Amino acid sequence: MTRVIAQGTFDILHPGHVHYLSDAASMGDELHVIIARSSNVTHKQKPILDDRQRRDMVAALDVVDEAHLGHETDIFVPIERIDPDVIVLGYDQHHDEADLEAALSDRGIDCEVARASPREPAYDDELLSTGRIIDRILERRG
Ligand SMILES: Cc1cc2nc3c(=O)[nH]c(=O)nc-3n(C[C@H](O)[C@H](O)[C@H](O)COP(=O)(O)O)c2cc1C
Ligand SMILES: Nc1ncnc2c1ncn2[C@@H]1O[C@H](COP(=O)(O)OP(=O)(O)OP(=O)(O)O)[C@@H](O)[C@H]1O
Repeated sequence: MTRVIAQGTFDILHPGHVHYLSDAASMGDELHVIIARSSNVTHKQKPILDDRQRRDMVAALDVVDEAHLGHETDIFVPIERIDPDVIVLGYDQHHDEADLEAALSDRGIDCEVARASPREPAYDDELLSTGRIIDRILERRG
């Protein structure tokens, strides 16, 4: 049984998220997803949707076995609890694979780090970014 972790904000789901999670799921038998706490989203604007709502929507996807709210202060706590074989980073996530592997190994966690592929639009105007969906809402309804 191979356990895989994916993680992210997942604010307003779109096909890019489904692609990432399907790609991660294909790397093992059981997919666990860690949902970033709003308090820890500091590299971009805060999510629109509450932590629990983002977790519940991700948990409802077929490819996901379990969705977990992230820890408030220590990202390694959920990882230690889930005990994964692979952590899959999103194609554009700023985390460095080697740095993460070193930090995991310092904490005594033995697991690989892999990178998911991007999804390209399947048709004109398919929106594959939460930021772009929000821009569209503001443009059309703002
Ligand atoms: C392996 C890993 C575990 C993480 N665990 C948590 C966590 O427990 N709590 C949390 O708030 N953020 C956690 N994060 C951080 C968020 O997921 C991070 O902000 C993420 O890079 C957001 O990416 P996005 O902009 O692609 O959504 C974790 C990140 C990584 C790489
Ligand atoms: N088009 C896409 N193809 C593959 N993966 C994607 C795509 N869009 C988002 N993801 C992945 O989904 C995860 C969560 O992404 P996130 O919640 O930051 O959504 P986003 O649409 O990229 O947000 P924003 O537009 O605010 O940057 C990340 O790992 C990201 O790499």
